[in-house]
Amino acid sequence: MSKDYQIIVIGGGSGGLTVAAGAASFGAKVALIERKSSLGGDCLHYGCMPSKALIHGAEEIHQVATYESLSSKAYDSYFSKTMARVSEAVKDVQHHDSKDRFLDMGVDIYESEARFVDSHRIQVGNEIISGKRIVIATGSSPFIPPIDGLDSVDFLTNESVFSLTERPEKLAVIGGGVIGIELSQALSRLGVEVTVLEGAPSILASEDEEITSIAEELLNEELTILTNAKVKQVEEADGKTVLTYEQNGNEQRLEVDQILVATGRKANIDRLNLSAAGVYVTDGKIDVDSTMQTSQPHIYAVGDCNGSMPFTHVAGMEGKIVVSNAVFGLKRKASYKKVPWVVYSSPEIYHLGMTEKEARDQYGDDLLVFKTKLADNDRFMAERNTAGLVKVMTKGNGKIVGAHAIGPGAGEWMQEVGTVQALNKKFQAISNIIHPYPARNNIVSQTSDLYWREKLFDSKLNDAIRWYVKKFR
Ligand SMILES: NC(=O)c1ccc[n+]([C@@H]2O[C@H](COP(=O)([O-])OP(=O)(O)OC[C@H]3O[C@@H](n4cnc5c(N)ncnc54)[C@H](O)[C@@H]3O)[C@@H](O)[C@H]2O)c1
Repeated sequence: MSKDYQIIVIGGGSGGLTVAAGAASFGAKVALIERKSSLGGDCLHYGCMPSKALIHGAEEIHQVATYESLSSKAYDSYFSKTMARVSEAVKDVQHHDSKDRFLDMGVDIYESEARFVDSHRIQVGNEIISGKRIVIATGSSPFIPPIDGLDSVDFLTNESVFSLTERPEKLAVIGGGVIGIELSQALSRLGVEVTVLEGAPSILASEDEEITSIAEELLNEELTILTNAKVKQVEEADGKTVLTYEQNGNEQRLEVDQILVATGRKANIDRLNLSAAGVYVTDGKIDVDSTMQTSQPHIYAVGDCNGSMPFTHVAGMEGKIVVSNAVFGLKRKASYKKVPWVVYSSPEIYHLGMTEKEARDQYGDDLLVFKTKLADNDRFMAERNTAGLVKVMTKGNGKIVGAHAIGPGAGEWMQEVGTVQALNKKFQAISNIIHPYPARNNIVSQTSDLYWREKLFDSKLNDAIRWYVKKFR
């Protein structure tokens, strides 16, 4: 006899936990299946949390190193202390996602690999459980590219890098995307000599080009970044790892102590037996519509396994939508237009909506672009942090279509633009909000003032104001 549930959630990461907690809070009978011994998924164990702990620790060492040069012995010690702090941070945050918390909510937890028997029944260990609705939230793992020899050397990924206890002297990072760049900079600040090999013409390919070029210039001061560098082969020789890569038609070699592979993600769906459930997959990701329904109306998929946007905050947003749809039978839809993200490099990069290129292609002459350099803002001048830029793009009427920034803490203060957009307000509204001086978000208000200036310069409003001033002078 199979045990029956109203909702079965497969995967105890950010998306799955949002669904399990939400559904249980409304009194649904919920089963949560997780193959690992602890909940929390990639974000807690190998992603957002350890990387932020590492980045913060590395930033502190970097500050010290700007005042006095550090010996390699000092770096060894800072490296192992920072790594110990990273694992303490993960343990602390883990309390939020503890099994006890979910058991207290009334959720049944199965510590096992899930495998569909048919569209309602799932094998977990020796048991079969059945669900009226099923939510797949199995996340993603590092995609390992088919590079000759890579499978015969020991390499790191985001799943193993946080377990390092000793400082490698030289590290090659394959991939200059978000993971590659965040980790490269942090490790370099902890005394590792890092070379990033990126196959594309630039790093951080999803970012606005102007922002990327500022980032590349700044990061080049701390790392060696090789673009158009395609890694062809990896081998071990005399205890070292040797990479052969091709750059601009030339074959080159690089000898390092270790390699970190950060070349994208692949959805964790191989072992689910999705075909038995009649769930369709395209390009290795589960097909969903905007209500998160798969090809089977009672089966939903949230988070990285559906290939929408690989962010914890997106998995959370999709999870909440699934609670409404699976528990209450609603048809709420996900929208990705207003999803911001941040690259936690130093300085941080904020991204909302279209890049300038995308916006120009879509809106042509109706596009307005407002920019303020950090060098033109008092606070950043005072802090001697003037390398950076804020860029906000609107349609002629002020409707925000994209916002990008690079600067210290940009991930926090730029979200003001995201909030205004989410509230369906126009960019010029920010000018009317009083900002405490000299908070860093004054630069957002300063950029919003440009909208009014632009309108004054080229509109009848300007003539009207001149007429008024003349009359009452
Ligand atoms: N701060 C954040 O929000 C955050 C942090 C980490 C990860 N993530 C998400 O996780 C996902 C995965 O990140 P990622 O950095 O692994 O992937 P990515 O797709 O962002 O970057 C991978 C990079 O590797 C390059 N590459 C692939 N094969 C190569 C090869 N053989 N040689 C050289 N370069 C090669 C690609 O050109 C690409 O630039 C991203 O989509 C990202 O959005 C987000």
